[in-house]
Amino acid sequence: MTDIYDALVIGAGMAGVAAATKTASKGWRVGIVDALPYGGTCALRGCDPKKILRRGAEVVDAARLMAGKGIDTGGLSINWEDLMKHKHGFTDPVPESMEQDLKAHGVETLHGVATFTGPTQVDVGGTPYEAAKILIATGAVPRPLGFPGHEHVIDSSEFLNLEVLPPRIVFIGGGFISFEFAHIAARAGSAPIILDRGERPLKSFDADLVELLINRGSDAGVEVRRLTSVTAITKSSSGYTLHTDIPGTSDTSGARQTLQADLVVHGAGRVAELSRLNLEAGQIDHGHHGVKVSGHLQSLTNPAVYAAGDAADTAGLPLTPIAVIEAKVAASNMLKSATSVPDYAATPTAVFTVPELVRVGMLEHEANDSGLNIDVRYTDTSQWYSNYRLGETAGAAKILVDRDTDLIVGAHLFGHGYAELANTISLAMKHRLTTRQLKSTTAVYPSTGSDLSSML
Ligand SMILES: Cc1cc2nc3c(=O)[nH]c(=O)nc-3n(C[C@H](O)[C@H](O)[C@H](O)COP(=O)(O)OP(=O)(O)OC[C@H]3O[C@@H](n4cnc5c(N)ncnc54)[C@H](O)[C@@H]3O)c2cc1C
Ligand SMILES: NC(=O)c1ccc[n+]([C@@H]2O[C@H](COP(=O)([O-])OP(=O)(O)OC[C@H]3O[C@@H](n4cnc5c(N)ncnc54)[C@H](O)[C@@H]3O)[C@@H](O)[C@H]2O)c1
Repeated sequence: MTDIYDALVIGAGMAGVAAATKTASKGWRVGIVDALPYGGTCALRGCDPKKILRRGAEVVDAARLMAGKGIDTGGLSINWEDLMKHKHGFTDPVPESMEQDLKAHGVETLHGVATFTGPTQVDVGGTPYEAAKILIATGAVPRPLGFPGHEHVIDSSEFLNLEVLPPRIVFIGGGFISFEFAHIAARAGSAPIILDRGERPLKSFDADLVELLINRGSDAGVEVRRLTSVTAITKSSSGYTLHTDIPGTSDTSGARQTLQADLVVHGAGRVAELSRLNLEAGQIDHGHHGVKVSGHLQSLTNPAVYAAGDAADTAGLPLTPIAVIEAKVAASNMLKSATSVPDYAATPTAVFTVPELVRVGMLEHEANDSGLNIDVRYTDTSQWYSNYRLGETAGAAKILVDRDTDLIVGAHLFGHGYAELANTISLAMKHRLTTRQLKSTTAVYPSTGSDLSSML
């Protein structure tokens, strides 16, 4: 007999769990299904384990900055095996505790691959289910790489489970994943190289601050090669050979180069994971960026279906807080047959390198193109007390202020602890606090927060 739900949620990551809990708390009969152990990307294969490994890198980097300043770094190193155990101490209990929590909220938990068999019908491992509303929250997977030898490339999940970190690691793509992982690997004793096909890695971040990050990373052992596309990977007796193309310019002809690696890691972008859903049977329109939805997250072609998080084609970035916001809005709209839309304003985002690179709001060129009268407040913070104290010699802030309203429209920060500053700036932007109001707020001194006033 077919089980009938008020709502069936496909995917037990941040989006799916948030939506299932919310709809069940309103008395709906809710089922949730995942093909993998519960927890999704962020908790098991992304943000959280990544930042635990990054802690090892932070400690090593912090000690090295203090070498000759009272800290003896002789013998300092990361024990990768122990750091991994520390990570597993967090990740291993997640699936069980998450599933128990869902059950405690009255959600029925299912396991297996979900496949649509009709507009409101879903099959899980041969068992048919029917639901009045279905939320697709299936996340994203690494973008397929088309070149010969792509099967030798490991993905971010595999990197976060490596038992041994080899010396020569090449990252394909100059985005979030490659930079974060390369910064960890360098402090753990490897020699990482990031290859990006474009001229400018981390394109969605401030170009000036990205250059500072690349220079700081270089001092720590992270090499970045631009305009370099991988055309093939072959296995060799001592690891892998990467064949790359470097395009010519008006002055130079193109070049082909090879480089050797013990490990090649995918950091070339992610795409919505819709491959196993059989969306055609559900009459659900979709594209490369995910399930096509209206502003209120309802499928454009099947009114019973909603989508949220990395699997949804929305204006929201593929980030955890966005997945959660979208899931809550989708759940609320399903519950009330409403059409509220997610508020993406002033979403802060950080690349967790050491130190981190942060963005809130518009880039400088976007602010200029928008026709606003922008005051660009750039500060080199490298010599500030807060950096001196750490032995750090890199840091900067670029804050874009609308001269007419005194409101911040964009903020770009590179430095230790600046992700927390971005939270304050995001709050100010969302609630329309002027820089004058922000400067009149008293911060603990000395603290990273007390730097904000001077940055403004
Ligand atoms: C290495 C890495 C680091 C990251 N770091 C950060 C960070 O620091 N900060 C940040 O904000 N974001 C970060 N992100 C992005 C963040 O993890 C995602 O935006 C977020 O996890 C998306 O959540 P979601 O619920 O949409 O999808 P997911 O968490 O991916 O959950 C989707 C679930 O659906 C399941 N599924 C898929 N298809 C099916 C099917 N047909 N049937 C059943 N189940 C299915 C999957 O098994 C998965 O468990 C990172 C991502 C990666 C890869
Ligand atoms: N701290 C965080 O919030 C965080 C961390 C990791 C991942 N994420 C999320 O996961 C998503 C995916 O991360 P990502 O780092 O894989 O992608 P990304 O979109 O950040 O960067 C991909 C990069 O790879 C380059 N590229 C693509 N194909 C290439 C090729 N064949 N050869 C060389 N370069 C190539 C692109 O030009 C781009 O610079 C991010 O967009 C982000 O939303 C977030």
